[in-house]
Amino acid sequence: MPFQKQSSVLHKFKGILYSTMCSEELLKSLDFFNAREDDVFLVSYPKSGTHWVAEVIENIPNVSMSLTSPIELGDISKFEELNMYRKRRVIPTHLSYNMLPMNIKQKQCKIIYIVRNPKDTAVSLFHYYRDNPNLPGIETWAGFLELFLRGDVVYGSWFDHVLSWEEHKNDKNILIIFYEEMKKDLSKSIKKIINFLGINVSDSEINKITRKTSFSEMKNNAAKENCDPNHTICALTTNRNLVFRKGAVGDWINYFTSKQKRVFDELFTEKMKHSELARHFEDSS
Ligand SMILES: Nc1ncnc2c1ncn2[C@@H]1O[C@H](COP(=O)(O)OS(=O)(=O)O)[C@@H](OP(=O)(O)O)[C@H]1O
Repeated sequence: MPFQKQSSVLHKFKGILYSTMCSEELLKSLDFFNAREDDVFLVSYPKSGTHWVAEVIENIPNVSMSLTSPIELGDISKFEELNMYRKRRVIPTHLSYNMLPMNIKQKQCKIIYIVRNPKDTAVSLFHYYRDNPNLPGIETWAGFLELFLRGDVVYGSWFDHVLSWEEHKNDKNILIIFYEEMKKDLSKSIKKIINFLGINVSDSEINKITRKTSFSEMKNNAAKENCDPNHTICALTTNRNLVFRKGAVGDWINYFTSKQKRVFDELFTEKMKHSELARHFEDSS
């Protein structure tokens, strides 16, 4: 059923586009955010696998952690809501390093930064824009790709976002996880996450988490009518059926023309010329 798209659902703050869910008032007040030393932040550029890593953490047995709603969502009263959590908080956000509240940096909170091949990220975001009534209307893939390359999409340029985090890749409180590595060997990535969080989990439990966080399992759970409100996907999004689309590496090949690939690759080479993270995408791009 076609839906009516709203016309002005995005606004700019410090040169970056945000949806109205992430108000100017909230963005201005981020530096008053009160972090706890044991908070864990799940950070990513949109469509990079936030829900996936959140689900991994949610499935760690006997762990006293609660996934919260994203810090940049909604109005400032969300901060008060976050104060109510008693357990160790796991807080998702799509903010770039520069926009992250100072308090989180000062307290050296643990941060998991998830990165995904930018071509697949662009395709995933294209679908999200097209199907999400809370984002502006998009006519064509070609038109969207131009916006993506200019950084005229929510949370700005993929390149700037990733580079802002790459500068801190050696900080001991930051773990960088790649979507493609999760696809290749999920158990290995789960072990990395668990070690980073300082939690002991047996191999058989890791196998269980691996099974429960497969794409098909997560997609089927999200499609259920009566979604458990304590479940990751319900906590993170009201549009849960839009999140699980294909869950694949290399789907970009079905969208990019050879000219679009060349333009993309040229920009990638220029922007990422000093980036070590860029090497991780050689196999998938
Ligand atoms: N378990 C699992 N396995 C593989 N892939 C998965 C999984 N869970 C989520 N996904 C895919 O991640 C994409 C959504 O990313 P995010 O969760 O970061 O989206 S959001 O920005 O928070 O809305 C989106 O990618 P696309 O399918 O390419 O659109 C999801 O399908």
